[in-house]
Amino acid sequence: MFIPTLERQCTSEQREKFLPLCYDYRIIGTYAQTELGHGTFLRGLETTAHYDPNTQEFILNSPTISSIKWWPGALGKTSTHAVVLAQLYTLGKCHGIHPFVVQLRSLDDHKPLRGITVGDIGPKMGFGPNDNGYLKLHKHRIPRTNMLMKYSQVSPDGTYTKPPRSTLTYGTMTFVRVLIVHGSAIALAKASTIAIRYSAVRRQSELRPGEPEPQILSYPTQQHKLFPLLATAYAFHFVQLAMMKIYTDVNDQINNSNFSRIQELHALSSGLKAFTSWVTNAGLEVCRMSCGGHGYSQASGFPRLYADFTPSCTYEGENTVLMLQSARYLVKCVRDARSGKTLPGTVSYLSEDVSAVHSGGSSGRDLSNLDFLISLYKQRASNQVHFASDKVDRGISAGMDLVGALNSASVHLVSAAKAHSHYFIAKTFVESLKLLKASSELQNVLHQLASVYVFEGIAQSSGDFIEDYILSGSEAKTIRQLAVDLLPLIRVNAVSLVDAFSFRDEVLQSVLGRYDGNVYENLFKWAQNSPLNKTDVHPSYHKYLGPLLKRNQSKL
Ligand SMILES: CC(C)(COP(=O)(O)OP(=O)(O)OC[C@H]1O[C@@H](n2cnc3c(N)ncnc32)[C@H](O)[C@@H]1OP(=O)(O)O)[C@@H](O)C(=O)NCCC(=O)NCCSC(=O)CCCC(=O)O
Ligand SMILES: Cc1cc2nc3c(=O)[nH]c(=O)nc-3n(C[C@H](O)[C@H](O)[C@H](O)COP(=O)(O)OP(=O)(O)OC[C@H]3O[C@@H](n4cnc5c(N)ncnc54)[C@H](O)[C@@H]3O)c2cc1C
Repeated sequence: MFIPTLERQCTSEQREKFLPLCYDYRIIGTYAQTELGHGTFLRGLETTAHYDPNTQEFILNSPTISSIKWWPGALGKTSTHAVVLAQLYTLGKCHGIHPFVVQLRSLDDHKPLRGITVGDIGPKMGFGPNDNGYLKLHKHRIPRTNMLMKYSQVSPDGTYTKPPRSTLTYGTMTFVRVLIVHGSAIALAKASTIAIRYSAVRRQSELRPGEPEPQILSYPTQQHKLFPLLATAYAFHFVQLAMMKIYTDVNDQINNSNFSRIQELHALSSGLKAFTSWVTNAGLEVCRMSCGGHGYSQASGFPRLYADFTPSCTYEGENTVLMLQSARYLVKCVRDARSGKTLPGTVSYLSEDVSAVHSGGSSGRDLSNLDFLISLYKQRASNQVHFASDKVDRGISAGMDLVGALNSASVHLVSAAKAHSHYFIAKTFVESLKLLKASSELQNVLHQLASVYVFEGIAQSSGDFIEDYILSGSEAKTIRQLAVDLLPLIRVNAVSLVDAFSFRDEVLQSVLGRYDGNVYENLFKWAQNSPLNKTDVHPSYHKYLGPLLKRNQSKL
C-alpha cells in the first residue's frame, strides 16, 4: 500500500524523489492509518500533523494512547518509512486526514529515529511472517515537502489549498479492495484445488458389502459441498477482471479530473470486496472440513490458507461497514432515479420497473435459462434496495435525520448491498462466458459451472426470492433440484477444472492437494519430519513423564 499511495498521491517532484528509492528497495514502507482506537472511523483518527511555518516542517504527534498507530503491515521491524495518515493543522485550523511520508528508521543502522517508538504488536491468528506493528510519534518533525500534495497543498507560509474531493485521500483503499476481490478468487481456487484433488484420491466407506470403497468425490453430498464453491472460484475470477477494468477506467477519469464515477466505484468495490471475502472465508472452512481429519493437519495447507485469508473480511474496510457504504450509495441512486436522473451502468437497473408478476404454481417459465434467472437476481436486488430505501424514507418521515434513518435501517441496507453485489457477480459470470472464445466442449463445461453457481445462489437465498413473489415455492424447489442434477455432470471434469488453475505444488503448499496425488506416502514423510520426531524419546520424558511413571509403578 506504501507504493500505490505514493504513485497516486505524490506531486511529480515527490514521485521523482520517493519512487526510485522504493523500486530499488533502498527504502521499504508501510501504510500507517489505523490506530489503537480507530480503524473504521477515519475522521476520528487522532494522530496530528501541525505545520510550523518558521521551520517549514510538520510536527507529527501521537497525543493519546488510542492514537498510537496499530496494525500496519511490516511496521514493527521491517519498514524504514511509512505513509502516516494524520489530522492536518495549519494556521490554527484543522483540515482533516492527510498523508505524510515519515522516515522511521536510520538507513545506516536501522535504529528508530528520535521521536519514533516502533515495534511489533505481537503474535496473531495468522500472518505469522508479517510484523504488523505499532508507531508512537513524539513531536517528530518532517519537511513540509513530505506531505503528499497531489490533491491538496500547504504552501511555505502555511496556506492550505483543499483537494477537488476530500475522498481522493482514500484512493489507495479502493485500489486494495479491488485487489482483495482477486485475492478471494485465488484463495477459493486454491481451497477447491486441495479439496477436489484429495476427494479424488481419498476412498472411504463400503456402500455395499464387498464393493470397493468409493472415492469420496463420488458422494453427492461431497459434490454438493465442493462444486458450487468451484463454480464460485470461477465466478470470482471473471468478476475480478470486470472490477479491475472498471477501476482502471474510473481511475483514468480521476487522473483527468473527472470525478463523476468515484462514488459508483467506491460502492461497487466496497460491496464486492465484502461479498467475495465473506463467501470465500466460509468456503475455505467447507473445503477444509470436506477433507476430514487430514484437513485439520497443517500438512493440508488449510490452516495457513484460512488464517492468512480471514483478516481480509476485516482489513481494508470491515465488511459490514463496507456493505453499508455500498448501500448508502444505492439509496442515493433510488432517490436520483425517482427524481428522473439517469443512473450509471452498474446501478441503472434501479430505475427499471422490475416488479414481478407472480406466476403461482407451475409457471411454465424456463427455470434452467440463465438469462431468465439473472433477471430474477436483478429483481431481487432491486426489491431489496427499494425496500431498504423505503425504510430510510419512513424513518425520515417519522422525524429521524438521515444518519439516524440510515442507522435504523442498517440491517436491511446490508441485505440490499449483498443482493446488489450478488446480482453483479452472477450477471458478470454469465456475460463473461458469452464473450469467451472457447471450444463448444469448453463452453459446455463452463456453462455447467455458471448454471450451478446461479442455481445454488438462488437455492441458498430462496427466502429472498419467495418472500417477494419472484419465485413460487415450487419453482424454488425445482431450481434447487436443478443444482443437484448438475453435480454428476461436473464430477466428470472436476479435477481438470482445478488443474486448470495451474497452482504449482510449491505454491499450493498442501500434501493433500499434490498434483501427483501421492498423499499417504507424503503425509507419512511430512509427519516424520515433524520437530517432535527428532528423537524417539522426547527430552521431556526424562523431566516429567519418566519420573511420574516410575513413581506410580513403585506403587503397583
Ligand atoms: C467507513 C468510511 C468510508 C466512513 O467514512 P466517513 O467519512 O466517516 O463517513 P461517510 O460519511 O460514510 O463518508 C463520507 C463520504 O465519503 C465517501 N467515501 C468514503 N470512502 C470513500 C472512498 N474510498 N472512495 C470514494 N468515496 C468514499 C462516502 O461515500 C461519503 O460520500 P457521500 O457523502 O455519501 O457522497 C471510512 O471511515 C473508511 O473507509 N473506513 C475504512 C478504513 C479502511 O479501509 N482501513 C484500511 C486500512 S489499510 C489496511 O487495512 C491494509 C490491509 C491490507 C494489507 O495488509 O495490505
Ligand atoms: C491482518 C491485518 C492487517 C492490517 N494491515 C493494516 C495496514 O497495513 N494498515 C492499516 O492502516 N491498517 C491495517 N489493518 C487494520 C484494519 O484496516 C482495521 O482493523 C479495519 O479497518 C477495521 O477497523 P477496526 O479494527 O477499528 O474495527 P471496528 O471498526 O472497531 O469493527 C468492530 C465492529 O464494529 C462494527 N462497526 C464499526 N463501525 C460501524 C458502523 N459505522 N456501523 C455498523 N457497525 C460498525 C464493525 O462492523 C465490526 O463488527 C490491518 C488489520 C489486520 C487484521
